[in-house]
Amino acid sequence: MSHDRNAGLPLTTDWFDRIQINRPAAERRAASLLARRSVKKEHQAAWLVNAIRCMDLTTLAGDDTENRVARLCAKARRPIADHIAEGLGLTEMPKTGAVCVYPTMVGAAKRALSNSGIPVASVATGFPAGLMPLDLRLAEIRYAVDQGADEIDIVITRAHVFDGNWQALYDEIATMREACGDAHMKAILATGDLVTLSNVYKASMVAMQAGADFIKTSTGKEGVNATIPVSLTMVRALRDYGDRTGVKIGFKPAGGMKTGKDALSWQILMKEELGRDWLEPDLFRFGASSMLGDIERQLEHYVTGRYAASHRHAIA
Ligand SMILES: O=C[C@H](O)COP(=O)(O)O
Repeated sequence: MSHDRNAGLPLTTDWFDRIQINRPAAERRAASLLARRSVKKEHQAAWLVNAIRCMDLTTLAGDDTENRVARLCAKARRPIADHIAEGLGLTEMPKTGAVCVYPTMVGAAKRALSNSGIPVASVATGFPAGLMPLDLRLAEIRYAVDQGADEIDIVITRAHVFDGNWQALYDEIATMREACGDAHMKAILATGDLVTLSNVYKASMVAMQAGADFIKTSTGKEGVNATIPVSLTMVRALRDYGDRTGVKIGFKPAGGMKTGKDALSWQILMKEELGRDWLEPDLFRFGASSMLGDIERQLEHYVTGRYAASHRHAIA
């Protein structure tokens, strides 16, 4: 990631404690945003390629192995078949934004991605629930960084949000940020657990004040993962933080996004709400384990006029 880190600032609750977000209004705004702004057909392929550049290609499963991670990394280096890249007239093969894995897989990912320029992101802090003693969560961050992780995706203690204990949430995230050292930190809010959009806004603001470089919706393991209304709420918090501080924070929707259509919807949201800077991998990432397959399918269709059998795009 090229832009400056977020240094954070002291906890400032009056930036958010009177905020009320109305869910029906957020849902209406989300729907109208997507209805009005369809992407022109001739531009769709370029937007889909851009989604690949902004993707944290992810595997976070109990049956992950070093072999699976190595295969995923090969896909990150060469996300689409040569004939598709050629058919699109690309002068070079696009790469994914990062590969995202569990801490014990960071070493394997680093080896498989050597000399590729693709960063390795590791989840940490007792992902996905985060219900471990703080010293163990911090030790997990240090382990992942020591293994070579370039980016750390932390999870927050949801109970601090339910209790409105913003100081505890701030302290936890600020300590995690310190443990990350030079690794960029993404703060996963697990929005599907947070009940209200007002909580989502407040937790977003606390995470940014505590020094998160990115705010991220979900682990992929909650009952509800990335949605457009939740993303809109987080992106508004991010914009408000930028207006007050001049600092640009990244956004990562994650979990449950599977299609090229999802890839377009979220990019429309970013462009309309924040502008083109948030269509670059230093400020925008998709967290997705299975979206690349459909994107490759759509691009193949764009190039050849037909869909390949789905087994040809089996990985990711
Ligand atoms: O951060 C990434 C998510 O865990 C991926 O979720 P997904 O498997 O639903 O795409």
